[in-house]
Amino acid sequence: MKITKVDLAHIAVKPEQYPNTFLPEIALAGRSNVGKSSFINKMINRKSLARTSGQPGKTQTLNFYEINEKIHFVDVPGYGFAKVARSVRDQWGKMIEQFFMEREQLKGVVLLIDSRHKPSKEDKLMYDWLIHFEIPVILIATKCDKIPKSKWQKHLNIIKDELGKREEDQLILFSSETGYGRETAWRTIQKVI
Ligand SMILES: Nc1nc2c(ncn2[C@@H]2O[C@H](COP(=O)(O)OP(=O)(O)OP(=O)(O)O)[C@@H](O)[C@H]2O)c(=O)[nH]1
Ligand SMILES: [Mg+2]
Repeated sequence: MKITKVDLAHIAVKPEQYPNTFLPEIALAGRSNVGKSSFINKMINRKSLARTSGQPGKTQTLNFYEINEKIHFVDVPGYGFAKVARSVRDQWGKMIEQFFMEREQLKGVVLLIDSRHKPSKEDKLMYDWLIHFEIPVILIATKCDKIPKSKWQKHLNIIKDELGKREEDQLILFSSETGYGRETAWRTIQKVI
């Protein structure tokens, strides 16, 4: 995928602030710190347009990135980060749920799982929730640069088994460091939109 133009086009916390366009949208989901913002940066070939951080809880709003005037990537806050006050987490949860459930332009969700670890309870809940609401899901196993290649298949199998992955859902190994998986991820996203 050749990237010719990207913009942080909109920031929203409620529906009135969603962009008023018909561009297809792909949202990110996953634990705090799993690499959602880094995934966007790698996909659009920009080092740091989406703000990233070693500290969980960096992304706090719905951030719409417009790519080639064709598609929006929507970055969202992560879940599972205990240091954010409960009330704030609840607000983020509501904001994301509302967007995922009500947004017509939303064509699919990229659910990121850390390739080094077993999916958490929350990862499983998120996966099941997306299936329940019939939202197409693409699974990305992030940070694969941190495990030796000889163990990749084993880690993928663990993720598959733990999630109870459906045959039709893609599971793609990815690294925002090396760009591994980028083309496969783009191909899969283009199929979904
Ligand atoms: N080695 C390696 N590090 C990564 C990769 N992806 C992300 N990171 C690092 O992981 C940390 C978190 O990345 P972010 O992209 O900010 O994570 P996030 O999911 O957006 O986090 P929140 O916004 O807090 O929900 C940063 O220090 C990144 O540099 C990867 O593929 N490989
Ligand atoms: Mg982020």
